[in-house]
Amino acid sequence: MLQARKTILTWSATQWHDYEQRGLQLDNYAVFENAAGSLGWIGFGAVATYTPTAANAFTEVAAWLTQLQAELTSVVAPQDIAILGGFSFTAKGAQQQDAWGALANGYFVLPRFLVKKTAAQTVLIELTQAEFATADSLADFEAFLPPLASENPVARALVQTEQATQWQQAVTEVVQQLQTDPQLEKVVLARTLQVSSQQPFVVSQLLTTLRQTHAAVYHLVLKVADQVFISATPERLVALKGRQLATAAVAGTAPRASDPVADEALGAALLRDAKNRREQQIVVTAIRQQLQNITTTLSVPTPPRLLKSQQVQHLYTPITATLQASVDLFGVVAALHPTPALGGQPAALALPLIQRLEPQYRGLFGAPFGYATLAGDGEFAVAIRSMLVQQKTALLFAGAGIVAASQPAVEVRETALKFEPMLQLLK
Ligand SMILES: C=C(O[C@@H]1C=C(C(=O)O)C=C[C@H]1O)C(=O)O
Repeated sequence: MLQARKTILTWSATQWHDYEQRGLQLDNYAVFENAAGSLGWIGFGAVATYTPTAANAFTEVAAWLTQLQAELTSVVAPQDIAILGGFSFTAKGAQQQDAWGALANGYFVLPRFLVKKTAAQTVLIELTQAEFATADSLADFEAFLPPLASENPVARALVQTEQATQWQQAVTEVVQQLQTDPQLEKVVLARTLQVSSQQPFVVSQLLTTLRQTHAAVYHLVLKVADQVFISATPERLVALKGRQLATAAVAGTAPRASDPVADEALGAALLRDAKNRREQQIVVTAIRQQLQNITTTLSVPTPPRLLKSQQVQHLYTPITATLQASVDLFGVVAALHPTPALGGQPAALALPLIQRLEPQYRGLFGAPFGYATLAGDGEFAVAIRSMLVQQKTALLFAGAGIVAASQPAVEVRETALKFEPMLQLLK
């Protein structure tokens, strides 16, 4: 039996900050805020959690959601109850190091207290498999949260460790393969940057900076015990409302400039650049092919436009479709992930190369991260511009699409730029 009840919230910014800080002391805390800023889900604690096995993850989580639907006995609308979490990018390669602990295969949570923020209102949904403790959800929430801890901002001495030279070597190897194997069109290769501090990172402060400095991108957070995954991705994998599906092909990268004229020139050059256009076209084609099998209408506008976030701009094609009645949200995720924006083309050749050439297992990096409601709607973003924080260490991930015409040194600079959103939070 699963019970739920709903209360409208009117919290001040200070109250929000305090509740988040207290929530982050729980073993489970999760955030999904969409790029438009029009929808937020925040999960405190857990009524239930689900850890997929790598091979069958999408159908397993879909089945778990169906089971939760069956258990629910409540007057709260199923649209107001959601699971939050992320899948893993792939299974771990045999030689890869794995920093992900309990998150390694992905992780989903049905929160004990769930906040849903929309433009219209903010509500607190209390969920329990037992009886409600008191007649008042807010009283239950107060009693559930640990007390406010003192938060001391500290001057940080950070040590950064990266293997840029080894990675450039791996890119060179991939370029050679792309030039000799006519089957292989694109491989997205990622690298890591480890940042160590003398004191533990204060996660509530990282999240405050995330929201202050990164507008127009998703804010994704998943805390499990002492591990926290954080992403400021601009990239949508899928949003589903009823049968209406939206996805996007995002690939090809140029820097931003602070001067608007210079910034526009960089964007215009990106739109004209043959190598980047090819990188992005591969993604458009693959998404179109995958969606053709599971949709009844499909709209793919041409040519691409620009998607700008704080440090970089990308080529971007928003794609909409009507989903077939027999397919659910997780069926779409399974069909699309990994797109050649994060894997490569064909995936069957690119993914083994990624597992062999990247020393660190990607875990949640580049994987689908989002929410799914008990009504079947939901959204998954592609969890790039992301890091795994654990105590005094943060592991940042950044990748770049490699095609036959790629220059390894340029890809090193591009990935350095893609570390910046998370690096900003840590400094
Ligand atoms: C892999 C990343 O980004 C992806 C790769 C891009 C590219 O190769 O140009 C652009 C956007 C993303 O789809 C990343 O940010 O780590």
